[in-house]
Amino acid sequence: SYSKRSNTKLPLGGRGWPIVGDSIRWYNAVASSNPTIFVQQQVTRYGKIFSCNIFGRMAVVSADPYFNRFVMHNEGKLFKSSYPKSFRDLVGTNGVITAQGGQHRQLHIIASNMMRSDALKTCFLIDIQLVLKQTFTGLNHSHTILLQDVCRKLAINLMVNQLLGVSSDKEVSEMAQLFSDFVDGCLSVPINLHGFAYHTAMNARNNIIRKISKIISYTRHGEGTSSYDGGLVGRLVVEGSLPDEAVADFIINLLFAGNETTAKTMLFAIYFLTHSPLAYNKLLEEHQKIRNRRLNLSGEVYMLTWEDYKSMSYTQHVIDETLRLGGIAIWLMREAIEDVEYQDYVIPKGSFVVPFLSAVHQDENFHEGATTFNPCRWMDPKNQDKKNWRNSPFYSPFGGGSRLCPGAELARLQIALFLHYFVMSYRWSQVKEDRMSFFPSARLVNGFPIQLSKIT
Ligand code: HEM
Repeated sequence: SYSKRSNTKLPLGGRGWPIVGDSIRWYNAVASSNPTIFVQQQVTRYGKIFSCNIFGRMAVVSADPYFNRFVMHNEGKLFKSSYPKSFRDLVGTNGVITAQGGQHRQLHIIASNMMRSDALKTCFLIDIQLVLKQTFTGLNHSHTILLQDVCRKLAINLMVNQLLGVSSDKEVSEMAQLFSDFVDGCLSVPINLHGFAYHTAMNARNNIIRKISKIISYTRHGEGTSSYDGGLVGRLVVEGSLPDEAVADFIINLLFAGNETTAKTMLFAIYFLTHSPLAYNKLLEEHQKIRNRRLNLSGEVYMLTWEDYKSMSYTQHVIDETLRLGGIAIWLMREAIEDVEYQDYVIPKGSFVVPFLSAVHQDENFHEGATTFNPCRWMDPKNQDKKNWRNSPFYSPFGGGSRLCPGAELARLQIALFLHYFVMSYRWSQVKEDRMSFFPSARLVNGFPIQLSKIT
């Protein structure tokens, strides 16, 4: 092993195989349906905080809720977020994800303000529904569809609409293609040569920046046209919270952080519901009630209100349970800024530190019947403290501390509205077996082929 606790106090761990270390075992675990397996094995052997060797780096991985919280809450002091250079080049160095220190704090506050709940009520609630309705209208329900692709397209359309305020069809599909190329590149091998996804993504990045500059200049010169209302970019410019040259990176960061996460949570929610008729029926019942009430008040073509959203309590449990079990951000990536002492460990400066959130979410000691999809657990009085995803050490799908996801409330709103319109519009049946994988990002390996039938 790496160390004996009495000598260096490094968390215990194995070196893995020569040269590649534990990278292959790590890869096999994240590519499997159960990425926590590798972690659980190491935990049994070495304890909840253990060391290993991944990607050629000394890593400290943690399935310990308190250590995870310690790492998240000491962001910028003892730890900093750590991404490969290729990724930083792609998402930009002036965005909230890669920024550090004072610059990070400023960007994080702007992002949080942009997505506060009063903004959700006034700016996002109706727009999200318009995009949902439009995307569903285009669905072909005579053939099998891949729900994974639908959710992805939906999430991209939502982003184009909300970040850029673009509304003309041509413009939306052009931007959607650029966004899609960009997101693919973020999850690919970083080879910047023609024909590789990373290269295509770099080009997409440059084109997105050009578009954003155009929107900035429209907004600046008061040339709002029918095809732009400026979206978040417009609001940033009007409020003057950021210099123009920082707006593009800011937006591209939101795009990366918010796209796959939301799309995959929507997809996984439907996946889990498909396999859990009990939960599906309860969810359906909640949405039927809301819809009936809305129909009585507003007639056939209705829009859900903030009160409707606030009444979706079971839906919120479904979202929490989906995030617990299908955790999209399964781990965080940090680096120790200095030698860090924690209990009787010392984590050497420069170590890669990985709070493995989903290992905690799937730990039987904290979540009874941890492998079962059971939204009702969130109603249990003894789980009330865990429901607090901003602070609970046992349930933190949106991270915590100064990098707590600023888009969490927006994501929850989007997912809840998606579930409403999906379950109220369609019945579906799964056409082919499928399973989760978490590499290169969370997904269902067969794309979740389903047959839809419209509810009339
Ligand atoms: C279900 C959907 C989502 C999940 C599970 C999720 C999860 C997370 C997590 C775990 C972090 C912390 C990363 C870290 O500490 O290293 C994070 C950060 C972030 N998220 Fe989300 N997110 C979601 C949706 C969104 C959406 C819709 C947006 C915006 C449109 C967004 C924007 C961000 C940004 C900008 C950060 C970086 C914050 C910072 O570093 O200060 N996220 N998200």
